[in-house]
Amino acid sequence: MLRIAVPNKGSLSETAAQMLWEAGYTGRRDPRDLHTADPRNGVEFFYLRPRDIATYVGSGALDVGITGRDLLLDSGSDAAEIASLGFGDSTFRFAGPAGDFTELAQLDGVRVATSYPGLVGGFLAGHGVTANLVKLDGAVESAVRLGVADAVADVVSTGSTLRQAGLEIFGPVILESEAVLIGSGVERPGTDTLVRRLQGVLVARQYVLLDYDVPVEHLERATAVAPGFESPTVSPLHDPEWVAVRVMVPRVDMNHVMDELYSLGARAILVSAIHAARL
Ligand SMILES: Nc1ncnc2c1ncn2[C@@H]1O[C@H](COP(=O)(O)OP(=O)(O)OP(=O)(O)O)[C@@H](O)[C@H]1O
Ligand SMILES: O=P(O)(O)OC[C@H]1O[C@H](OP(=O)(O)OP(=O)(O)O)[C@H](O)[C@@H]1O
Ligand SMILES: [Mg+2]
Repeated sequence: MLRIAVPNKGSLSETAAQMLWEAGYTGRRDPRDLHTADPRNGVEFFYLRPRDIATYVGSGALDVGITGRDLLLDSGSDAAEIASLGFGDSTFRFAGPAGDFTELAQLDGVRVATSYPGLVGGFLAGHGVTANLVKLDGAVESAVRLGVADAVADVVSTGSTLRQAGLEIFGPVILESEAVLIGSGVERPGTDTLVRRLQGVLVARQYVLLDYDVPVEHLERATAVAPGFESPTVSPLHDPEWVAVRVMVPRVDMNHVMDELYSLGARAILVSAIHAARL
């Protein structure tokens, strides 16, 4: 059985569980369960702290896992990214009291609070800066106000936590992070199926199916507007001057594409949701 690590708590846990469920796996029923088997799909789930998942996978104790790219890099584990999962996006940034810092070099000899010392230490070393890292478990934005650090390095999503603490972002982006599927490097049977299923969920979330009828003379221009994944499906209609076209379109572009197709002469433009996919 493929042994899969899943976040038990925190920002990534709910979406990770939802994605696995949409991919056809049976997850835990009780949110306090630490382990559950899904023999029908040949997998076992282990519910762990997202920060620890790279350690379990990197050591080979578990085969694959879902965690954040920032947590993977911070861990220094041998685990590697297999696929990105399209959620849990965040940016890792330096911040300090408004006006105090403008560039990275100013962190030399300064106290920087973070919960990600591996990630931040590696980044600073790569840029030739020697700061004194203050390791905290969370809520690092309070460290400056409370006097234990001069600056912080932390996850930024909306930026509202920083603003509330009177801090401003400065310096280069440390990392663009998102939820990722990681593996130990040794590919285990069943990993391919898991990856394809998760990618199917992403496609179903990110794309819609678009059907429309268009006069043959405008077909080339219409398929240029929405070229689809590989090539649009074109079917004859009873009227030989018209054809029916089916194509996948990114959900975010859907209305824009419908407007353009309509103005090209396409009619009966219909959008339907994709419930599952294997591409
Ligand atoms: N506000 C946020 N928005 C998006 N992603 C976030 C946010 N906070 C943390 N993450 C991502 O979630 C992962 C950290 O999850 P984790 O569960 O360890 O921390 P958490 O969500 O802060 O939970 P807690 O601090 O309660 O333990 C990282 O990959 C991080 O980039
Ligand atoms: O940019 P924002 O949208 O404000 O989000 C970023 C904040 O969210 C996370 O904190 P969390 O609530 O997980 O608390 P923690 O710092 O104790 O982990 C993260 O550590 C930042 O503090
Ligand atoms: Mg947190």
